[in-house]
Amino acid sequence: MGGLLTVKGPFDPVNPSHATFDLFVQAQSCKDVKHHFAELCKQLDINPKDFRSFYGKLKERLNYWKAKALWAKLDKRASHADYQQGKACTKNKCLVLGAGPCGLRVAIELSLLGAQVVVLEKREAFTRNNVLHLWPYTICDLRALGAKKFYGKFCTGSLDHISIRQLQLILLKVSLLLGVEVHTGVEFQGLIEPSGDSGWTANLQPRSHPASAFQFDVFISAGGGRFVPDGFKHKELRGKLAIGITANFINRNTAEEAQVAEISGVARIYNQKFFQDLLAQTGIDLENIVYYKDDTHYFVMTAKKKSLLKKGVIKQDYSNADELLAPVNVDREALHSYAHDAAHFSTGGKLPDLQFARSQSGQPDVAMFDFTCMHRAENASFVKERRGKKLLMALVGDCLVEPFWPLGTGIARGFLAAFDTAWMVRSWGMGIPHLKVLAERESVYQLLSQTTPENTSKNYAAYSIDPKTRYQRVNLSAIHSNQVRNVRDLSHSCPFDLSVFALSESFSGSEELLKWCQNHTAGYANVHVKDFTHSWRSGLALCALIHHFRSHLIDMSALDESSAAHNFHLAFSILEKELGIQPVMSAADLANSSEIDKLSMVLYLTQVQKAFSSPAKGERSGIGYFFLKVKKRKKVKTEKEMRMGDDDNVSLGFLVRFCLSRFMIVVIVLMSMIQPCDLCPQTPAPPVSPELTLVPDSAPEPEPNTGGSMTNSEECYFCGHRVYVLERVSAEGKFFHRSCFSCHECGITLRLGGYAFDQSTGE
Ligand SMILES: NC(=O)C1=CN([C@@H]2O[C@H](COP(=O)(O)OP(=O)(O)OC[C@H]3O[C@@H](n4cnc5c(N)ncnc54)[C@H](OP(=O)(O)O)[C@@H]3O)[C@@H](O)[C@H]2O)C=CC1
Repeated sequence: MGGLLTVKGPFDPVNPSHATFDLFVQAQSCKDVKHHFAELCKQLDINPKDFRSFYGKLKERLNYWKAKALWAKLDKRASHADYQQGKACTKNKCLVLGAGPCGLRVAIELSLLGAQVVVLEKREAFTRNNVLHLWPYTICDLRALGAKKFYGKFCTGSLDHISIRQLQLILLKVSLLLGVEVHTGVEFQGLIEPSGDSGWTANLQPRSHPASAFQFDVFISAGGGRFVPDGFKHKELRGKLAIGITANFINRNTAEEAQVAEISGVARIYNQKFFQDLLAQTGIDLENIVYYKDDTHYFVMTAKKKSLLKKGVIKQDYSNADELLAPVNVDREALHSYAHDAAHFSTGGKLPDLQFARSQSGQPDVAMFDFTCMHRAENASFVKERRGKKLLMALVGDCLVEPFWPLGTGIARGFLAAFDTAWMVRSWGMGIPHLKVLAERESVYQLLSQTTPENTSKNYAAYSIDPKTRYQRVNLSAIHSNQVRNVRDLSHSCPFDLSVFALSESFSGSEELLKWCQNHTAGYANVHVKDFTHSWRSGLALCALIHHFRSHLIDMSALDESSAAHNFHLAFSILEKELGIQPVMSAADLANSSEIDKLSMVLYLTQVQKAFSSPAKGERSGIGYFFLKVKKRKKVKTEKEMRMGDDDNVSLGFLVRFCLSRFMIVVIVLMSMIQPCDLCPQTPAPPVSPELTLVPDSAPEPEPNTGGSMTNSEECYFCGHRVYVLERVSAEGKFFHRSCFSCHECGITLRLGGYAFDQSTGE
């Protein structure tokens, strides 16, 4: 218990661990934080790797009033019911990539849930001077973690910003105190799949790093905007050319400097005169500028290309932003002058001696970057499974949604995503089936890009990892389990999963289908078919198609563009009744989903096209029929139609492969051995029924007496809800949702070949 008592002065006995704690709290570099932390652990004789009891022992052994004030804060946070007294995730091991603010923030939450958490950071030092704007809730959140104890100046008065470096230091200290293992100077280079007895591990640089041996079941990437792990795809949102410049000047903290007013965001449209004067006096032409005072004087501005060219900052004009801003095309000296003069002008020349702060590389801390394109991940979560070992993956921070700096969304949305991710890991730790976990995470993710300080809850004190405490209107089941099949990769355990196919295949050759839709919907009011997603949102386009071919079945004048659910319902019912085409998803889901799934839509419209192009009404349709037709057509396909790789196109080639792959399921499944559920070893599967047969849903529909009539196929054998074509799997003549086909004992989703059927109970 405790260290030796030393005497500093006659009335000032100091426990060395108290002094070390003070040094730890005040440390201003990553290296010092780690050094004093290690020292503290040594003095108190606590092993920091003993993450489960580390914080408890620390509290017990460091009987110091300053520390106690911090414990009170951390205890308050830890006592929240969401964490279940730190037992919600005791079985989970989490690897977090990146010790930026978002990586560290999520690591803190995971440790409060009781998980073992390891953070990897390739940088050795925290050197980023840039200053981040904080939304009110983030200030509240950081205060509750003791930010002010670590950084006295934290958001004093009306200040609502902090440098990245200071923020990282605060979060690093909290992380360490809670038992998170943080390794700096180590680069994550990829995941290593389980083999033998080993679970998921990471390929690190340096290779011999001890964290290489860490086996985990949760992997969180918080590696910043440029890092996108396998399994995730980014969408690009392209705006008009926007060139940002950041500049940091030394803050000597003089009284004179303190007097200079910050600029929390001046946009051209709000202060025309300021920008006109700036242009007239300096030749600098900006769209907006922000100035924050923190460890440095930090300026960030959007500059117009023309003025950068005129001032010689950009040497040569290119239409491609990468070429335009390539280092060889930028005159650094001219850039420094440009940033300096803009800072000087916008502060009325009141900052006396503007000298650049130094960046990590020792250069003046000035950067010019292009934010014409913003990236956003298509999905926030992903599940991989290899050799029966599942890995939950998630993105947080800039690698999930790139922020738009003028709005200060970086930390605000970064932390929201960190909390949402922790909530997902909590569900994972509590054994909720993975499709449900993914569906809930993706439901919440839909809201992230729309969040503002105004539309999120104002009850900041009540914020927790539970999304309902933060988002005003959140529907945790906005996305259904069957819509997230494409965010998992169970290829080794479930080689026939449609999702794997959908994920790995780009489809091509759908121009023909699109043209067909356009031709037959042209001229209908409020119908403009341009793609397979947005154009179908209102349901009117589908109704128009029906009307074109069977005008007696639908009254277009009675339809309202805003009643999407009604329009889809009507169209689906007619197409099903008249042409036997089963809907791929429910009308309500389609109307409410923020994004229509292209693959489902193409599959559906292809059937519609076939049916309407058929000579006789009522001719067999559906996938089985379609399979035959496609096979015939395949012979006359041109090379162009077979082309792969154009993401905007879906081809018959794809559909042929799709059908063939589903057909192969029958063959391979019949050949495969019946295996027990991997994750349920304590309950060996009873002998398999010799009558076992698996019916592929892509094969021709079974005859009425074989147990799989059209009517039966519409209801899931297990849950009783409707099964749509794309989610349908069948065995023993029963149709069911893939996700409902779960182990009786442990609830894990079963392989098609990994079950036993009890004829007597029907289970
Ligand atoms: N210039 C600016 O103003 C910047 C601002 N931000 C802001 O910071 C906030 C938080 O961002 P956050 O999402 O946490 O991301 P950050 O960029 O702050 O942190 C990610 C960290 O992960 C490191 N990293 C990347 N790849 C690997 C790897 N393979 N192995 C180990 N470490 C790796 C990065 O190093 P490295 O950076 O060397 O790749 C970086 O230190 C946001 O608000 C964002 O807008 C973030 C970056 C720059």
